[in-house]
Amino acid sequence: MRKRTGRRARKKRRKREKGVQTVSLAHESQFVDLRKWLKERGFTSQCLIPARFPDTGRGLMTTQAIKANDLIISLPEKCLLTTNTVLGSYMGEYIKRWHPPVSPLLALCSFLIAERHFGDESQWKPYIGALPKSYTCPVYFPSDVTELLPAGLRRKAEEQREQFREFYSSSLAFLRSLRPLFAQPAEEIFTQDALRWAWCSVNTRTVYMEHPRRECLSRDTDVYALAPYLDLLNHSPDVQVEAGFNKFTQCYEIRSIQGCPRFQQVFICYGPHDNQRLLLEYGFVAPGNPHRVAYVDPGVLKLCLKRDDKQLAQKLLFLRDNKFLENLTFGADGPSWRLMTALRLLSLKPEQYSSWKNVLLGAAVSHDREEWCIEMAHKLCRYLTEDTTKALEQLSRLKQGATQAHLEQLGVVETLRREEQGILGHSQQVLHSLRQQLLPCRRSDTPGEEH
Ligand SMILES: C[S@@+](CC[C@H](N)C(=O)[O-])C[C@H]1O[C@@H](n2cnc3c(N)ncnc32)[C@H](O)[C@@H]1O
Repeated sequence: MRKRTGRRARKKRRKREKGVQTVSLAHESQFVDLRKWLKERGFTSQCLIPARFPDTGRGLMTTQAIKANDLIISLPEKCLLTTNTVLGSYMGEYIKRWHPPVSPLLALCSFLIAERHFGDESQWKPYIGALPKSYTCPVYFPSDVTELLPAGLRRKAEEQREQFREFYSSSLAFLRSLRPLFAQPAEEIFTQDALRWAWCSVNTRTVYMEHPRRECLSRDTDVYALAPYLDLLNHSPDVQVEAGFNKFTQCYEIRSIQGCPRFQQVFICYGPHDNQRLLLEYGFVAPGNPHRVAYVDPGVLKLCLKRDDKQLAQKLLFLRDNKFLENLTFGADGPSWRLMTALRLLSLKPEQYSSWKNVLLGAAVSHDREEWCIEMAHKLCRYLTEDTTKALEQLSRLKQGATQAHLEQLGVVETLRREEQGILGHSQQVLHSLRQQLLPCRRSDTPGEEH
């Protein structure tokens, strides 16, 4: 095809490209204020600037090349917001007096909400002002978005909502005890929405930092630190960093293992998480994630199995007791070893049943059982593909007339479903070639046999 080179075409192309460019946010007042505030607390960063990236949204870009083993960022303790900060503040006395003791999580959430409420009067205003106003974690999803999630994740999302509801109702009495600190009724400040925002701020942005146990706080582990500016670093599964609080420098430090070229986004790694976990815990999905998988939920497995196997219930029980009903997946290489092993056990005929232990250890059964497993994996893959297609169709219907917040939530679910569609498509091809490899043997030595 001939390339269009006219003035209008060039202008159009530039406009199109502009939409997908990295934009520096360093001049925006929220970041100017944040950097000034951090400087007063001993932190300066010459080379990391906030920017909006076309693929990941807000993050940090380096203006100088970072070499392997260089420090990416070193944030003085004074800049960190931890339970020490809260206990040393106007809220400390209320926490120390309260019984049963408040959890470290609730202490941090209450402080964030109070500081947000104080607005211009807050010492933490520049930090609070730079926090997201809302999140795309499932606890924010309305039911029509939750319903579009794959079965297992939908259940976990519902559990997360329940866990949050429980957190809110069990926190109400303490939150109301903070009434003397405000001119307004505490109920109007510590609303369910405010707690959800604070809960997601802590869950998606804190770095790991151990604190000694204190009598005035509950026994829940206290490993949180909110780290202004540093918490603008996005996740990439492909990078390696060393992170932790350095007792000698009294700074929270992140060191790059591989380095990062100039004018690129600097990433850290939140952990070797698959996309469902990233969505559940952080509200995003990483396209091309090497840990991406599509899960086979036990409910889907049961649905696809034939009911005429009299030992099915017993086999499912064995699988459950040996923890083989969890983490059954299709991944970048096709069906996982665990999935195929579970299917091998399910494929056993009554006379082969005594070998179930060896099967769970990885032993092959017989040629015709292997064929049965591949057919069953195919069936599961087709079922999940259809489920994904239906969800994507429903998703595009919901997108029409959706609000901005709704669109963002749908966008995250769409990325997850599209990634899983890719995995399942590839798995179908892998299964097809496995089936082809078995065919010549089948013709020569195994008569066709149904379960
Ligand atoms: C520690 S914050 C990182 C900074 C964040 N992007 C911001 O604007 O404040 C973690 C959140 O950033 C987003 N995030 C992190 N890595 C991402 C990525 N690779 N792609 C898209 N969003 C990402 C998610 O919303 C996640 O909950």
